[in-house]
Amino acid sequence: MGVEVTIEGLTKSFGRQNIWEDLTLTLPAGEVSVMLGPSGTGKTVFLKSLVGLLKPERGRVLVDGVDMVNSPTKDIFEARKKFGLMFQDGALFGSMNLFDNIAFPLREHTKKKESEIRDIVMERMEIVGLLGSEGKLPGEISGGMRKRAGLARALVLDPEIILVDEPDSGLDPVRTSYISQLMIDLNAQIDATMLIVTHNLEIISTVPDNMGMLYRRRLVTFGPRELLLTSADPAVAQFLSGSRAGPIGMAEEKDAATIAMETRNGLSAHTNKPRPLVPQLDPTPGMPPRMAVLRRKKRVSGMLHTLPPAARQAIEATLTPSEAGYPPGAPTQQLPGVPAHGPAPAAPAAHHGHPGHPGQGGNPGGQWT
Ligand SMILES: Nc1ncnc2c1ncn2[C@@H]1O[C@H](COP(=O)(O)OP(=O)(O)OP(=O)(O)O)[C@@H](O)[C@H]1O
Repeated sequence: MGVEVTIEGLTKSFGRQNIWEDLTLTLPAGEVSVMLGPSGTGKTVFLKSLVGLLKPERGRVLVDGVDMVNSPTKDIFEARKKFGLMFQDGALFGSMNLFDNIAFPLREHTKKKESEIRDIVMERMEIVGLLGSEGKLPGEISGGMRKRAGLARALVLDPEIILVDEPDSGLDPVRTSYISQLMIDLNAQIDATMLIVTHNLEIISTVPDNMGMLYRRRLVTFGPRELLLTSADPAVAQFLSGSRAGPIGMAEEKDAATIAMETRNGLSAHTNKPRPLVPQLDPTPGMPPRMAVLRRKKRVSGMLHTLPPAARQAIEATLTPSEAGYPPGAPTQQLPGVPAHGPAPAAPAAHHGHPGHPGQGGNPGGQWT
């Protein structure tokens, strides 16, 4: 099973440009998480920081006891072997055929015999549906095939954590559906911890167990998928409805005068309604069941009372009363400073990073939205 990844107080700048600060969240072991955010909010920088390819100035990323930010280089290098990375374009070597591209990490990092390498490569190519294309060059195949080849290469070292950067970029809606299904099937087969960066609304609504969003150099929130999918936060609601109305502008956040003018012209963020929740994808028939689903049910049922009513109801609808641990509709726990029918409470600071706790965003306002 995959390992959990605990991120504490992570802050990254390039020179005077602060990309994000104080990111605190935990990727639950073996579950699929998605990180959203408008273009340029530093999602790729975040992925690279998790694996130690970029060095944040502050904070920690803990993977099996190794801090991927502050540990000695040799420890980071060793821990990096737990990760499989799939970058946007597959990052394949143009002069190597797919077999050699996918075999590359095995030849580079292990002493396996060629016969063993062949078995592993062919098995991973089968998982991503590329059997028969071993001899093709990256330039001879479609963008979707290149992505799947990049994914196969990310899988050859049996990663416990898989980071995937925009698996849908450049793909048509049909191929995106296949990629969505592939992510779920992959999780069912290898039970790895997965983090996907995407803007794609289909992937967002059908794939992840958990979701977070980066915006204005902060983590708006991170928690069960239902928390974001039902969120009334203006930036989250705008992003998930793909609307022009709201605080997110073309190149940057809008100022108050622009929002007021848009509202006068009928472009109001109040029209951004949460999209109807659709069921999460199941593994393809014949695949093993996804153990993450069972683990997550247990985890989220323990945090239901801390969630806003809409998120809680959406989760309850997927649980039996005994799984929920109390009758549906029981009152949300009221904590100091939180209105009875308002947003559910933020995480106590002491719980930073606990996988069973929803309070893993920067959530500077101190409330779930
Ligand atoms: N090595 C680097 N040196 C300097 N600035 C960088 C570097 N890498 C990224 N940046 C800057 O960090 C910011 C965030 O980039 P990043 O690619 O992480 O955004 P993103 O959220 O993944 O965007 P998109 O959704 O468009 O892919 C950008 O302004 C980018 O120019």
